[in-house]
Amino acid sequence: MTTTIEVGMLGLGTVGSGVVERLSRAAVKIEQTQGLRFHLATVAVNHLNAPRTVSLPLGTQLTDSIDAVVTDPQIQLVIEVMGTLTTAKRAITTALKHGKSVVTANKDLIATAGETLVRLAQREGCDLFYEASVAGGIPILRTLTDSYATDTVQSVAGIINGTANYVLSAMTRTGQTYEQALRAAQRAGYAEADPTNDVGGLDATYKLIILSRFAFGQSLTVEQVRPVGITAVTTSQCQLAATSGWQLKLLAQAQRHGNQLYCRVAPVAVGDGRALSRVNGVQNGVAISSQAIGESLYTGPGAGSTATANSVLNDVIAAGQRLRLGTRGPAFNRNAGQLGVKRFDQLPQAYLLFTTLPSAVMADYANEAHFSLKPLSRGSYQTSTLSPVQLAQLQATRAITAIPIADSVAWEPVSVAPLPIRTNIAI
Ligand SMILES: NC(=O)C1=CN([C@@H]2O[C@H](COP(=O)(O)OP(=O)(O)OC[C@H]3O[C@@H](n4cnc5c(N)ncnc54)[C@H](OP(=O)(O)O)[C@@H]3O)[C@@H](O)[C@H]2O)C=CC1
Ligand SMILES: N[C@@H](CC=O)C(=O)O
Repeated sequence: MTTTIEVGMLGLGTVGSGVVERLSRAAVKIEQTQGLRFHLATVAVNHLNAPRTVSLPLGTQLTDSIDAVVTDPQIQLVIEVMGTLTTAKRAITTALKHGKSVVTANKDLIATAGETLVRLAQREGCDLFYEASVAGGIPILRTLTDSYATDTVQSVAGIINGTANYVLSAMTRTGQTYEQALRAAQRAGYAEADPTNDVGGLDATYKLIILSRFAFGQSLTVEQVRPVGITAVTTSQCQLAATSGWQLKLLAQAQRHGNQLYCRVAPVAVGDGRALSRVNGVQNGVAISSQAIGESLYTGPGAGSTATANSVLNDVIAAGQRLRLGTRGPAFNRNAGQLGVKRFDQLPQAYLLFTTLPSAVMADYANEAHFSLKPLSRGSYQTSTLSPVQLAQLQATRAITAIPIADSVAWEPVSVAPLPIRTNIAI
Protein backbone atom coordinates (compact mmCIF):
# COMPACT_ATOMS: atom_id res chain seq x y z
CA MET A 1 0.00 0.00 0.00
CA THR A 2 1.30 3.44 -0.91
CA THR A 3 1.27 6.34 1.54
CA THR A 4 1.08 9.83 0.05
CA ILE A 5 3.00 12.59 1.84
CA GLU A 6 2.18 16.25 1.21
CA VAL A 7 5.36 18.25 0.69
CA GLY A 8 6.11 21.97 0.55
CA MET A 9 9.41 23.44 -0.62
CA LEU A 10 11.18 26.76 0.01
CA GLY A 11 13.48 27.68 -2.89
CA LEU A 12 13.61 26.69 -6.54
CA GLY A 13 17.21 27.55 -7.43
CA THR A 14 20.09 25.16 -8.14
CA VAL A 15 19.15 22.60 -5.48
CA GLY A 16 15.36 23.11 -5.53
CA SER A 17 15.25 22.59 -9.32
CA GLY A 18 17.24 19.38 -8.86
CA VAL A 19 14.74 18.20 -6.24
CA VAL A 20 11.79 18.78 -8.60
CA GLU A 21 13.56 17.02 -11.45
CA ARG A 22 14.75 14.03 -9.35
CA LEU A 23 11.44 13.67 -7.53
CA SER A 24 9.51 13.21 -10.76
CA ARG A 25 12.22 11.02 -12.36
CA ALA A 26 12.39 8.68 -9.34
CA ALA A 27 8.68 8.70 -8.40
CA VAL A 28 7.99 5.17 -9.65
CA LYS A 29 11.08 3.73 -7.96
CA ILE A 30 10.29 5.51 -4.69
CA GLU A 31 6.77 4.12 -4.74
CA GLN A 32 7.94 0.59 -5.61
CA THR A 33 10.79 0.38 -3.13
CA GLN A 34 9.57 2.62 -0.32
CA GLY A 35 5.79 2.51 -0.56
CA LEU A 36 5.77 6.31 -0.56
CA ARG A 37 4.43 8.94 -2.93
CA PHE A 38 5.51 12.56 -2.41
CA HIS A 39 3.06 15.17 -3.64
CA LEU A 40 4.73 18.56 -4.08
CA ALA A 41 1.87 20.83 -3.04
CA THR A 42 3.51 24.29 -2.91
CA VAL A 43 6.89 25.88 -3.70
CA ALA A 44 7.86 29.30 -2.35
CA VAL A 45 10.35 31.53 -4.19
CA ASN A 46 11.58 35.08 -3.89
CA HIS A 47 10.80 36.28 -7.43
CA LEU A 48 7.56 34.82 -8.75
CA ASN A 49 8.26 35.76 -12.35
CA ALA A 50 11.93 34.76 -12.57
CA PRO A 51 12.73 32.27 -15.36
CA ARG A 52 12.99 28.63 -14.12
CA THR A 53 15.03 25.71 -15.38
CA VAL A 54 12.33 23.18 -14.46
CA SER A 55 8.56 23.06 -14.86
CA LEU A 56 6.60 22.33 -11.73
CA PRO A 57 4.32 19.27 -11.77
CA LEU A 58 0.70 19.96 -12.74
CA GLY A 59 -1.18 21.27 -9.71
CA THR A 60 1.89 22.43 -7.73
CA GLN A 61 1.37 26.00 -6.52
CA LEU A 62 4.15 28.59 -6.92
CA THR A 63 4.02 31.35 -4.30
CA ASP A 64 6.19 34.10 -2.86
CA SER A 65 4.78 33.52 0.60
CA ILE A 66 6.92 31.32 2.88
CA ASP A 67 4.01 31.21 5.34
CA ALA A 68 1.79 29.65 2.69
CA VAL A 69 4.11 26.64 2.90
CA VAL A 70 5.15 26.45 6.56
CA THR A 71 1.69 27.01 8.05
CA ASP A 72 -0.39 25.05 5.54
CA PRO A 73 -2.15 22.35 7.62
CA GLN A 74 -2.10 19.93 4.63
CA ILE A 75 1.70 20.00 4.32
CA GLN A 76 3.48 17.32 6.40
CA LEU A 77 7.06 17.82 5.25
CA VAL A 78 8.96 21.02 4.35
CA ILE A 79 12.13 21.06 2.22
CA GLU A 80 14.18 24.21 2.84
CA VAL A 81 16.57 24.88 -0.05
CA MET A 82 16.54 28.68 -0.19
CA GLY A 83 19.59 29.41 2.02
CA THR A 84 19.76 32.56 4.20
CA LEU A 85 20.04 32.63 7.99
CA THR A 86 17.30 34.69 9.62
CA THR A 87 14.57 33.97 7.07
CA ALA A 88 15.33 30.25 6.94
CA LYS A 89 15.54 30.00 10.74
CA ARG A 90 12.15 31.67 11.10
CA ALA A 91 10.65 29.45 8.39
CA ILE A 92 12.00 26.18 9.86
CA THR A 93 10.97 27.21 13.38
CA THR A 94 7.43 27.92 12.18
CA ALA A 95 7.28 24.66 10.22
CA LEU A 96 8.41 22.63 13.26
CA LYS A 97 5.97 24.47 15.53
CA HIS A 98 3.23 23.51 13.05
CA GLY A 99 4.22 19.86 13.47
CA LYS A 100 5.99 19.45 10.13
CA SER A 101 9.14 17.45 9.52
CA VAL A 102 11.92 19.48 7.90
CA VAL A 103 14.72 18.62 5.48
CA THR A 104 17.31 21.32 4.81
CA ALA A 105 20.60 21.76 2.91
CA ASN A 106 21.42 24.92 4.84
CA LYS A 107 24.83 24.42 6.49
CA ASP A 108 25.13 28.05 7.59
CA LEU A 109 21.97 27.65 9.64
CA ILE A 110 22.62 24.12 10.92
CA ALA A 111 26.17 25.04 11.98
CA THR A 112 25.13 28.20 13.80
CA ALA A 113 21.63 27.40 15.09
CA GLY A 114 21.38 23.65 14.55
CA GLU A 115 21.40 22.75 18.24
CA THR A 116 18.46 25.08 18.96
CA LEU A 117 16.51 23.73 16.00
CA VAL A 118 17.26 20.11 16.94
CA ARG A 119 15.92 20.77 20.47
CA LEU A 120 12.80 22.39 19.01
CA ALA A 121 12.25 19.45 16.63
CA GLN A 122 12.52 17.05 19.60
CA ARG A 123 10.06 19.08 21.66
CA GLU A 124 7.60 19.10 18.76
CA GLY A 125 8.16 15.39 18.00
CA CYS A 126 9.23 16.21 14.43
CA ASP A 127 12.21 15.20 12.29
CA LEU A 128 14.97 17.54 11.17
CA PHE A 129 17.36 16.07 8.58
CA TYR A 130 20.24 17.87 6.82
CA GLU A 131 22.43 15.34 4.97
CA ALA A 132 22.97 17.71 2.02
CA SER A 133 24.46 20.35 4.31
CA VAL A 134 27.86 18.59 4.26
CA ALA A 135 29.72 17.40 1.16
CA GLY A 136 26.76 17.73 -1.24
CA GLY A 137 26.19 14.30 -2.80
CA ILE A 138 28.28 12.23 -0.35
CA PRO A 139 26.07 10.59 2.30
CA ILE A 140 28.63 11.34 4.98
CA LEU A 141 26.39 12.26 7.94
CA ARG A 142 24.24 9.16 7.66
CA THR A 143 27.40 7.06 7.23
CA LEU A 144 28.84 8.50 10.44
CA THR A 145 25.56 7.88 12.27
CA ASP A 146 24.89 4.37 10.98
CA SER A 147 28.24 2.84 10.09
CA TYR A 148 30.36 4.27 12.92
CA ALA A 149 27.79 3.46 15.61
CA THR A 150 30.19 1.20 17.55
CA ASP A 151 33.41 2.82 16.35
CA THR A 152 35.49 5.71 17.73
CA VAL A 153 36.56 8.34 15.22
CA GLN A 154 40.10 9.67 15.71
CA SER A 155 40.28 12.14 12.87
CA VAL A 156 38.34 13.64 10.01
CA ALA A 157 40.12 15.43 7.17
CA GLY A 158 37.95 16.73 4.40
CA ILE A 159 37.94 18.63 1.16
CA ILE A 160 34.40 19.83 1.78
CA ASN A 161 33.98 22.95 -0.31
CA GLY A 162 33.40 22.13 -3.97
CA THR A 163 33.96 25.70 -5.15
CA ALA A 164 37.35 26.10 -3.43
CA ASN A 165 38.48 22.69 -4.65
CA TYR A 166 37.34 23.51 -8.18
CA VAL A 167 39.28 26.81 -8.07
CA LEU A 168 42.51 25.32 -6.65
CA SER A 169 42.37 22.38 -9.07
CA ALA A 170 41.84 24.69 -12.06
CA MET A 171 44.71 26.96 -10.96
CA THR A 172 47.01 23.94 -10.56
CA ARG A 173 46.04 21.90 -13.59
CA THR A 174 45.10 24.46 -16.25
CA GLY A 175 46.93 27.55 -14.98
CA GLN A 176 43.73 29.62 -14.71
CA THR A 177 43.83 32.69 -12.51
CA TYR A 178 41.88 32.66 -9.26
CA GLU A 179 39.27 35.00 -10.79
CA GLN A 180 38.79 32.90 -13.94
CA ALA A 181 38.40 29.70 -11.94
CA LEU A 182 35.94 31.25 -9.49
CA ARG A 183 33.77 32.58 -12.33
CA ALA A 184 33.64 29.07 -13.83
CA ALA A 185 32.61 27.58 -10.45
CA GLN A 186 29.86 30.19 -10.19
CA ARG A 187 28.60 29.46 -13.71
CA ALA A 188 28.42 25.75 -12.86
CA GLY A 189 26.17 26.46 -9.83
CA TYR A 190 28.74 25.25 -7.25
CA ALA A 191 29.29 28.56 -5.47
CA GLU A 192 26.88 30.16 -3.02
CA ALA A 193 24.88 33.15 -4.30
CA ASP A 194 27.61 35.23 -2.62
CA PRO A 195 30.83 33.15 -2.89
CA THR A 196 32.60 34.94 0.00
CA ASN A 197 32.07 32.00 2.38
CA ASP A 198 33.24 29.46 -0.21
CA VAL A 199 36.61 31.10 -0.82
CA GLY A 200 37.00 32.51 2.70
CA GLY A 201 36.82 29.09 4.35
CA LEU A 202 33.60 29.83 6.27
CA ASP A 203 31.49 27.37 4.26
CA ALA A 204 34.02 24.59 4.96
CA THR A 205 34.05 25.66 8.62
CA TYR A 206 30.26 25.38 8.87
CA LYS A 207 30.51 21.88 7.40
CA LEU A 208 33.36 20.95 9.77
CA ILE A 209 31.23 22.13 12.71
CA ILE A 210 28.43 19.77 11.61
CA LEU A 211 30.83 16.90 10.81
CA SER A 212 32.47 17.25 14.19
CA ARG A 213 29.13 16.89 15.98
CA PHE A 214 28.57 13.58 14.16
CA ALA A 215 32.15 12.29 14.39
CA PHE A 216 33.07 13.37 17.93
CA GLY A 217 29.84 14.61 19.51
CA GLN A 218 31.71 17.90 19.78
CA SER A 219 30.40 21.26 18.69
CA LEU A 220 32.97 23.75 17.41
CA THR A 221 32.57 27.47 16.82
CA VAL A 222 33.85 29.61 13.98
CA GLU A 223 35.96 31.51 16.55
CA GLN A 224 37.61 28.27 17.66
CA VAL A 225 38.41 27.23 14.08
CA ARG A 226 39.54 30.68 12.81
CA PRO A 227 39.36 29.64 9.14
CA VAL A 228 41.88 30.73 6.53
CA GLY A 229 40.53 30.80 2.97
CA ILE A 230 42.10 30.48 -0.46
CA THR A 231 41.90 34.12 -1.54
CA ALA A 232 45.64 34.67 -1.07
CA VAL A 233 46.71 31.46 -2.84
CA THR A 234 48.17 32.10 -6.30
CA THR A 235 48.33 30.01 -9.46
CA SER A 236 52.09 30.11 -9.23
CA GLN A 237 52.08 28.69 -5.67
CA CYS A 238 49.70 25.88 -6.72
CA GLN A 239 51.91 24.98 -9.66
CA LEU A 240 55.23 25.26 -7.78
CA ALA A 241 53.84 22.98 -5.06
CA ALA A 242 52.59 20.50 -7.66
CA THR A 243 56.00 20.40 -9.34
CA SER A 244 57.47 19.25 -6.02
CA GLY A 245 54.83 16.60 -5.25
CA TRP A 246 52.27 18.60 -3.25
CA GLN A 247 48.69 19.61 -4.04
CA LEU A 248 47.34 22.72 -2.30
CA LYS A 249 43.90 21.89 -0.90
CA LEU A 250 41.46 23.76 1.32
CA LEU A 251 41.42 21.14 4.07
CA ALA A 252 38.99 21.00 6.99
CA GLN A 253 40.36 18.87 9.79
CA ALA A 254 39.42 17.76 13.28
CA GLN A 255 41.62 15.32 15.16
CA ARG A 256 41.29 13.89 18.62
CA HIS A 257 44.49 13.84 20.71
CA GLY A 258 43.99 12.81 24.32
CA ASN A 259 41.03 14.80 25.57
CA GLN A 260 41.58 17.60 23.05
CA LEU A 261 40.10 18.10 19.59
CA TYR A 262 42.49 19.92 17.25
CA CYS A 263 40.86 21.67 14.31
CA ARG A 264 41.81 23.62 11.20
CA VAL A 265 40.32 25.00 8.00
CA ALA A 266 43.11 26.33 5.78
CA PRO A 267 45.01 25.75 2.55
CA VAL A 268 47.28 22.77 3.27
CA ALA A 269 49.92 21.01 1.15
CA VAL A 270 48.81 17.42 0.65
CA GLY A 271 51.49 15.00 -0.58
CA ASP A 272 50.86 13.26 -3.91
CA GLY A 273 50.91 9.89 -2.14
CA ARG A 274 47.79 10.70 -0.16
CA ALA A 275 44.40 9.83 -1.66
CA LEU A 276 42.98 13.27 -0.79
CA SER A 277 45.55 14.86 -3.14
CA ARG A 278 43.70 13.22 -6.05
CA VAL A 279 40.28 14.67 -5.14
CA ASN A 280 39.93 17.35 -7.81
CA GLY A 281 37.43 19.81 -9.25
CA VAL A 282 34.02 19.92 -7.60
CA GLN A 283 34.68 16.51 -6.00
CA ASN A 284 34.78 16.40 -2.20
CA GLY A 285 36.62 13.85 -0.12
CA VAL A 286 36.31 13.01 3.56
CA ALA A 287 39.07 10.84 5.06
CA ILE A 288 38.13 9.26 8.36
CA SER A 289 40.47 7.47 10.70
CA SER A 290 38.77 5.36 13.36
CA GLN A 291 39.62 2.63 15.83
CA ALA A 292 37.64 -0.22 14.28
CA ILE A 293 37.56 0.55 10.54
CA GLY A 294 40.98 2.23 10.32
CA GLU A 295 41.42 4.54 7.33
CA SER A 296 38.53 5.18 4.95
CA LEU A 297 37.91 7.80 2.28
CA TYR A 298 34.50 8.90 1.03
CA THR A 299 34.50 10.83 -2.24
CA GLY A 300 31.86 12.25 -4.56
CA PRO A 301 30.47 15.52 -5.92
CA GLY A 302 30.44 18.15 -3.20
CA ALA A 303 28.07 20.56 -4.90
CA GLY A 304 25.77 20.89 -7.89
CA SER A 305 22.09 20.47 -8.57
CA THR A 306 21.55 16.74 -9.10
CA ALA A 307 23.98 15.32 -6.54
CA THR A 308 22.80 17.67 -3.79
CA ALA A 309 19.14 17.03 -4.65
CA ASN A 310 19.82 13.30 -4.31
CA SER A 311 20.99 13.84 -0.71
CA VAL A 312 17.95 16.03 -0.01
CA LEU A 313 15.64 13.32 -1.36
CA ASN A 314 17.28 10.59 0.73
CA ASP A 315 16.38 12.70 3.77
CA VAL A 316 12.87 13.21 2.38
CA ILE A 317 12.45 9.44 2.11
CA ALA A 318 13.82 8.89 5.66
CA ALA A 319 11.40 11.52 7.02
CA GLY A 320 8.57 10.08 4.89
CA GLN A 321 9.10 6.60 6.32
CA ARG A 322 8.96 7.95 9.86
CA LEU A 323 5.76 9.85 9.03
CA ARG A 324 4.27 6.66 7.60
CA LEU A 325 5.29 4.55 10.59
CA GLY A 326 4.55 7.22 13.21
CA THR A 327 8.12 7.01 14.55
CA ARG A 328 9.16 10.65 14.20
CA GLY A 329 11.39 12.40 16.72
CA PRO A 330 14.77 10.68 17.29
CA ALA A 331 17.50 13.22 16.46
CA PHE A 332 19.61 12.71 13.32
CA ASN A 333 22.75 12.83 15.49
CA ARG A 334 22.89 11.69 19.09
CA ASN A 335 26.66 11.57 19.53
CA ALA A 336 27.74 13.65 22.55
CA GLY A 337 31.29 14.21 23.80
CA GLN A 338 33.27 16.56 26.01
CA LEU A 339 36.58 17.50 24.44
CA GLY A 340 38.67 20.64 24.82
CA VAL A 341 39.22 22.48 21.53
CA LYS A 342 42.57 23.63 20.14
CA ARG A 343 43.84 24.57 16.71
CA PHE A 344 46.45 22.81 14.59
CA ASP A 345 48.36 26.08 14.26
CA GLN A 346 49.15 25.83 17.99
CA LEU A 347 51.33 22.78 17.22
CA PRO A 348 54.82 22.51 15.72
CA GLN A 349 54.71 21.35 12.12
CA ALA A 350 56.46 21.61 8.75
CA TYR A 351 55.57 24.11 6.01
CA LEU A 352 55.98 24.86 2.34
CA LEU A 353 57.35 28.40 2.00
CA PHE A 354 56.87 30.65 -1.01
CA THR A 355 58.99 33.79 -1.16
CA THR A 356 60.66 36.30 -3.39
CA LEU A 357 63.52 36.74 -0.89
CA PRO A 358 66.96 35.75 -2.21
CA SER A 359 67.97 32.17 -1.35
CA ALA A 360 70.98 33.47 0.66
CA VAL A 361 68.62 35.36 3.00
CA MET A 362 66.48 32.26 3.44
CA ALA A 363 69.57 30.17 4.17
CA ASP A 364 70.65 32.72 6.83
CA TYR A 365 67.27 32.43 8.52
CA ALA A 366 67.51 28.69 8.63
CA ASN A 367 71.08 28.71 10.00
CA GLU A 368 70.42 31.30 12.68
CA ALA A 369 67.29 29.58 13.96
CA HIS A 370 68.47 26.00 13.63
CA PHE A 371 65.86 24.67 11.30
CA SER A 372 66.45 23.11 7.96
CA LEU A 373 65.21 24.36 4.67
CA LYS A 374 65.01 22.20 1.57
CA PRO A 375 64.96 24.32 -1.60
CA LEU A 376 62.27 23.17 -4.05
CA SER A 377 61.66 25.03 -7.30
CA ARG A 378 61.79 28.82 -7.90
CA GLY A 379 61.42 30.50 -4.51
CA SER A 380 59.73 27.59 -2.76
CA TYR A 381 61.09 25.61 0.18
CA GLN A 382 60.12 22.80 2.50
CA THR A 383 60.93 23.43 6.16
CA SER A 384 61.67 21.06 8.98
CA THR A 385 59.34 21.28 11.98
CA LEU A 386 58.77 24.92 13.07
CA SER A 387 57.29 26.01 16.37
CA PRO A 388 54.32 28.46 16.23
CA VAL A 389 56.65 31.22 17.49
CA GLN A 390 59.23 30.52 14.80
CA LEU A 391 56.52 30.58 12.17
CA ALA A 392 55.14 33.91 13.41
CA GLN A 393 58.62 35.43 13.35
CA LEU A 394 59.30 34.09 9.87
CA GLN A 395 56.02 35.50 8.59
CA ALA A 396 56.74 38.88 10.17
CA THR A 397 59.02 39.51 7.19
CA ARG A 398 55.76 39.80 5.23
CA ALA A 399 57.62 38.40 2.23
CA ILE A 400 57.03 34.74 3.02
CA THR A 401 53.85 32.73 2.54
CA ALA A 402 53.76 29.56 4.63
CA ILE A 403 51.39 26.68 3.86
CA PRO A 404 51.26 23.87 6.43
CA ILE A 405 52.15 20.38 5.23
CA ALA A 406 49.45 17.79 5.98
CA ASP A 407 50.37 15.08 8.50
CA SER A 408 53.55 16.87 9.62
CA VAL A 409 52.35 17.85 13.11
CA ALA A 410 54.66 17.05 16.04
CA TRP A 411 52.32 16.03 18.85
CA GLU A 412 55.13 16.17 21.40
CA PRO A 413 56.78 19.56 22.04
CA VAL A 414 60.00 19.98 20.05
CA SER A 415 62.80 22.24 21.18
CA VAL A 416 63.49 24.84 18.53
CA ALA A 417 65.55 28.02 18.71
CA PRO A 418 63.63 31.27 18.12
CA LEU A 419 64.34 33.30 15.03
CA PRO A 420 65.82 36.79 15.21
CA ILE A 421 63.01 39.24 14.42
CA ARG A 422 63.40 41.00 11.07
CA THR A 423 60.49 42.89 9.67
CA ASN A 424 59.87 44.51 6.28
CA ILE A 425 62.96 43.19 4.60
CA ALA A 426 63.60 44.97 1.30
CA ILE A 427 63.28 42.51 -1.55
N1 LIG B 1 24.32 24.78 -4.85
C1 LIG B 1 24.84 23.71 -4.27
O1 LIG B 1 25.59 22.94 -4.90
C2 LIG B 1 24.56 23.42 -2.84
C3 LIG B 1 23.78 24.24 -2.07
N2 LIG B 1 23.52 23.93 -0.77
C4 LIG B 1 22.66 24.79 0.02
O2 LIG B 1 21.35 24.69 -0.50
C5 LIG B 1 20.66 25.92 -0.33
C6 LIG B 1 20.17 26.42 -1.68
O3 LIG B 1 21.27 26.63 -2.51
P1 LIG B 1 21.08 26.96 -4.07
O4 LIG B 1 19.97 26.16 -4.63
O5 LIG B 1 22.42 26.84 -4.65
O6 LIG B 1 20.65 28.47 -4.00
P2 LIG B 1 20.04 29.37 -5.17
O7 LIG B 1 20.52 30.76 -4.92
O8 LIG B 1 20.29 28.77 -6.49
O9 LIG B 1 18.45 29.29 -4.93
C7 LIG B 1 17.85 29.87 -3.81
C8 LIG B 1 16.35 29.77 -4.01
O10 LIG B 1 15.71 30.23 -2.82
C9 LIG B 1 14.76 31.22 -3.15
N3 LIG B 1 14.72 32.21 -2.09
C10 LIG B 1 15.74 32.95 -1.59
N4 LIG B 1 15.30 33.76 -0.61
C11 LIG B 1 13.96 33.53 -0.49
C12 LIG B 1 12.94 34.06 0.31
N5 LIG B 1 13.19 35.02 1.21
N6 LIG B 1 11.67 33.59 0.17
C13 LIG B 1 11.40 32.62 -0.74
N7 LIG B 1 12.34 32.08 -1.55
C14 LIG B 1 13.60 32.53 -1.42
C15 LIG B 1 15.22 31.83 -4.46
O11 LIG B 1 14.08 32.37 -5.12
P3 LIG B 1 14.19 33.06 -6.57
O12 LIG B 1 14.61 31.96 -7.48
O13 LIG B 1 12.84 33.54 -6.86
O14 LIG B 1 15.22 34.14 -6.45
C16 LIG B 1 15.82 30.61 -5.15
O15 LIG B 1 14.81 29.91 -5.85
C17 LIG B 1 21.65 26.85 0.38
O16 LIG B 1 21.46 26.75 1.76
C18 LIG B 1 22.99 26.26 -0.02
O17 LIG B 1 24.01 26.57 0.89
C19 LIG B 1 24.01 22.80 -0.18
C20 LIG B 1 24.78 21.94 -0.89
C21 LIG B 1 25.14 22.18 -2.29
N1 LIG C 1 28.99 26.31 -2.26
C1 LIG C 1 29.11 25.01 -1.72
C2 LIG C 1 27.93 24.20 -2.15
C3 LIG C 1 27.78 22.98 -1.36
O1 LIG C 1 27.70 22.96 -0.15
C4 LIG C 1 30.39 24.35 -2.21
O2 LIG C 1 30.98 24.89 -3.14
O3 LIG C 1 30.80 23.33 -1.64
